[in-house]
Amino acid sequence: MFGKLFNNKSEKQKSSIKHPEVTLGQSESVNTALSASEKVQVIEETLKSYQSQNFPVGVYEVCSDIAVNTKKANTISVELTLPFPCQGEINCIADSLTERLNLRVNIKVNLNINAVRSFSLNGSGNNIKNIIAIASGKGGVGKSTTAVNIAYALIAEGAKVGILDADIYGPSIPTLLGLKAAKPSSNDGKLMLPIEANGLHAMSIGFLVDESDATVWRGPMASGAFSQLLNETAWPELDYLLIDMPPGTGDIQLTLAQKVPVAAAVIVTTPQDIALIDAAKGIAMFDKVQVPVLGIIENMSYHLCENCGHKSHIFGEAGGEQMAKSKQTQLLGQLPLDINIRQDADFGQSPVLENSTSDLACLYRRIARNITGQLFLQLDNTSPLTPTIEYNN
Ligand SMILES: Nc1ncnc2c1ncn2[C@@H]1O[C@H](COP(=O)(O)OP(=O)(O)OP(=O)(O)O)[C@@H](O)[C@H]1O
Repeated sequence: MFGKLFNNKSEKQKSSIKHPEVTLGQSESVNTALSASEKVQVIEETLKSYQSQNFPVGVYEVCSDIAVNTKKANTISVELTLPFPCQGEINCIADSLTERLNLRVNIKVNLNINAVRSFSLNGSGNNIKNIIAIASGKGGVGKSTTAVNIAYALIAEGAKVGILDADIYGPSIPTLLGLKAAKPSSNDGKLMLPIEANGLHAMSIGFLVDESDATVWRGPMASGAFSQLLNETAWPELDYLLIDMPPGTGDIQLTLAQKVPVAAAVIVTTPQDIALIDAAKGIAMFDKVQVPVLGIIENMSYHLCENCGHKSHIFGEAGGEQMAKSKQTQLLGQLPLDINIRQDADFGQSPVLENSTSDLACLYRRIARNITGQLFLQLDNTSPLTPTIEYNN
């Protein structure tokens, strides 16, 4: 069944895909007329026919394992192994199956995430599978806030995540994590342990030196400090390390994009013309160093009036969407200008931590899935859509 979908892969890659196995439990009587095997068939067909931005060829085609347990009356438990975090989206499929079959369907996603790019870092850098740069051409568009919320959203979707603050001159990650006074320790006197905040592993120059000390550093010193942070941190096993890039597209940004084995980049912008011009420069910078851009996040896209629900496009409308089209990249999502996002950021909180199923959390979680889904679809050699890619280092 995989033949037609994997026809752009080598035989070796094809054979590394495990054929899904459907393990059936005892068939029990349940409160519908369907037999257990008919229910399993409905589940299988739904997983095959479901399509979305991240599952353009269905869920079934990218599963490496499926196990269905029908032993319990009134509940079917399904376990899937998928190549990118997507529990939130799969929960929606489970809800629609629950309605259709008239009994509870739970689907648990196990992750088998690949590194899309091979690289070697010092220390425990090799524990990191994929490094994703979160960048913006212009400062103040909400890049750091978005990066932190996406990191928490990825954790809510089931991934192991770290964040590295590359803004040596103006580190904001310690504030956004509510850990301004935290200081990293070391077990071996060589590598620093990252600071952990609600399951997120973080490192920032802000944990090590006073802000006023770092602001006087010159370019090479700043990029040297960044390399040290990346290489001399005892990173635990991470599926994704997000790098909060410094704003702009100057020499420092270019050096970072070149020096760090970044798998891909994401551009954060507001819909305002001035931010979009700089976002285009950001895309051009990553093109120059052959780092694929997965897409654009439009932050502060609109404001919803709390009283009447009117949507106003304070910074202009659909600029990010048009830019994504003109640059032939994806619009990964749109986020509102929302007082809760600002307040949470100021207090080291996140809408995703407060309530992982709130409207705001769902927006961040959808963007997180889109980022990692696109990373898989565009760059993972086991994906049915990825052409063979080569990095020229
Ligand atoms: N969607 C949003 N709604 C409301 N406020 C937001 C939103 N996104 C970010 N902010 C606020 O905007 C300000 C700038 O955000 P942030 O520091 O994340 O921007 P930045 O692009 O990383 O800036 P710089 O690159 O200059 O450090 C902060 O006060 C933050 O709380």
